[in-house]
Amino acid sequence: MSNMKTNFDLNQIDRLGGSVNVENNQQPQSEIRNALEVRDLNFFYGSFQGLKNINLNIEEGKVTAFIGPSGCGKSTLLRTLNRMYDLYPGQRAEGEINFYGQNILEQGQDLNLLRSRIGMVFQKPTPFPMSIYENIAFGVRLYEKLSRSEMDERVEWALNKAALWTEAKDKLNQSGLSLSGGQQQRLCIARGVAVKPSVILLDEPTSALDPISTGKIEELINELKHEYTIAIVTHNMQQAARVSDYTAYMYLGSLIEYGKTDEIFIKPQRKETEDYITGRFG
Ligand SMILES: Nc1ncnc2c1ncn2[C@@H]1O[C@H](COP(=O)(O)OP(=O)(O)OP(=O)(O)O)[C@@H](O)[C@H]1O
Repeated sequence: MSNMKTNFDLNQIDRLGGSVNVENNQQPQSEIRNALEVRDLNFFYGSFQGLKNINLNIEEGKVTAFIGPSGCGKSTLLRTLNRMYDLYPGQRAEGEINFYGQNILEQGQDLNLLRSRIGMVFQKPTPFPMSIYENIAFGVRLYEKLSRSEMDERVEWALNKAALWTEAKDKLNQSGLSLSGGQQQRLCIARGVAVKPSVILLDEPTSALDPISTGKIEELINELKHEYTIAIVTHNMQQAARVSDYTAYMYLGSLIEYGKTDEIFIKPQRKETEDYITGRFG
């Protein structure tokens, strides 16, 4: 334990193409690069084991979907990826989650900084009870000192990234809560993007939304993946097939099958996956 490397500089890990300090990375630069590498991950809610020996890589600049029946551990896995679980007593993870080669499960991390590098958007839109502008500026101020005009630019940039600028530009001072559910979710995505993370975790981001808002968020995911690495939990298999490059099928806390989305949906290797995909199970 005492020789473990701690307090690595998360600030050094930028967006796509900006990874540094990858001395452990065995892959040649021209090949696939992983933003996250999960190794022998076990997770416990008290004495209940929610994740069992998970191993998977999350490729940089791609969308990875976690699917599986209710209670299989999809959200638990997502919440380990930026240590969101640390907010709750009695929950613990064992193993390694390497973020560009740095194990984020080690002691001594700056968890606020980690969560700014690996942002998260929840199932229910959760705007802060403040203006649309402040919803975005608030998080940015925690990490950067920007002038008013720079902040104005950042807010516009983030709202543009989340495809919300046109709808929000004339009411930046209105409460974020005055937006529709779909707009609120895009505001939450804008808020996440505004601090320029490397990875965005989406936990069933459209389950509370109507089909039109869902379509907009799916388009947005397709846009954002050019600049960010995305992991998404979804109940909706069609959605996983539409938006993701890789799919992980989970069951009872285990990763049953993981691969390219086309292969998982067209030619799964495991019978359990096939049964789930074809609706014979779950
Ligand atoms: N706070 C908690 N305390 C104890 N057990 C929990 C807690 N949260 C989740 N679990 C258990 O961990 C397992 C995995 O839950 P998780 O929420 O990750 O599943 P999921 O696949 O995301 O499910 P769903 O699709 O229903 O959201 C379940 O058995 C669940 O009951």
